[in-house]
Amino acid sequence: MSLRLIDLSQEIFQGMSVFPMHQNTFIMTNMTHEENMQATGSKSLGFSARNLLISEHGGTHCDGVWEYKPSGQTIDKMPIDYFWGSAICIDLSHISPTKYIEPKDLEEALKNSGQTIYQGDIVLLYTGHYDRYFNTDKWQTTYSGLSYASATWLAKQGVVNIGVDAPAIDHPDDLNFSGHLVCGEYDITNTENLCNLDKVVNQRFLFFGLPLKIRDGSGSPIRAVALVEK
Ligand SMILES: N[C@@H](CC(=O)c1ccccc1NC=O)C(=O)O
Repeated sequence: MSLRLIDLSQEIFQGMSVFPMHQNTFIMTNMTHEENMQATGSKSLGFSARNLLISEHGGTHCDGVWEYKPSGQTIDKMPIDYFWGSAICIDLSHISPTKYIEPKDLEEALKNSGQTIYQGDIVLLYTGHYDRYFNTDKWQTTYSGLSYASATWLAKQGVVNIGVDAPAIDHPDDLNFSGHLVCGEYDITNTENLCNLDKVVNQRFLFFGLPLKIRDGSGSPIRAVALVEK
């Protein structure tokens, strides 16, 4: 079997767009090659590395339930199987950012995909937001999101990780943060700031978006990929 990786991750760099109220990303040089050679006295080789100051929710990342529910599990304690496994991506790109994603939209998108949701699946929502608004002033403000009913619909199908190509699974107007609220009710995870979902839409594939093993972490940046048959 011939396999191919599709990168679903955004780049990490100083100046990257970050969800409101989270830490902005700063990247500092710890030591240059020259400084290190001077420090060790080596005439042949020195190492250079940088220091990252980044939010646990910077760029493409997954959330531990503890982030928004103090009794929930932190990212290091959540089942690792929630972060990789069999996944599908469904097409919701026709839904206006002024609207919520509703259960009927999920049902229709699932039917159109020709796929089925199984217990333990990861479901990625292709909203088209990354393609339309990444690198614009609408990126952090103008996207669709799950209603309480549609998030519950996914959780009830046994979905363990809801991914999206937008800054959040919630609608930006939704002060109940319904997507997260439901993830907290079912103790499941969510993955935000994905990209390239157009390349996997309507397919079943293996998804990997493993968090760093951050002790007591509220979440973690990930390298999200889809493993597909060529
Ligand atoms: N996407 C956000 C989480 C988020 O949007 C959120 C989660 C729970 C309760 C409120 C939230 N948003 C706050 O503006 C994050 O990655 O931290």
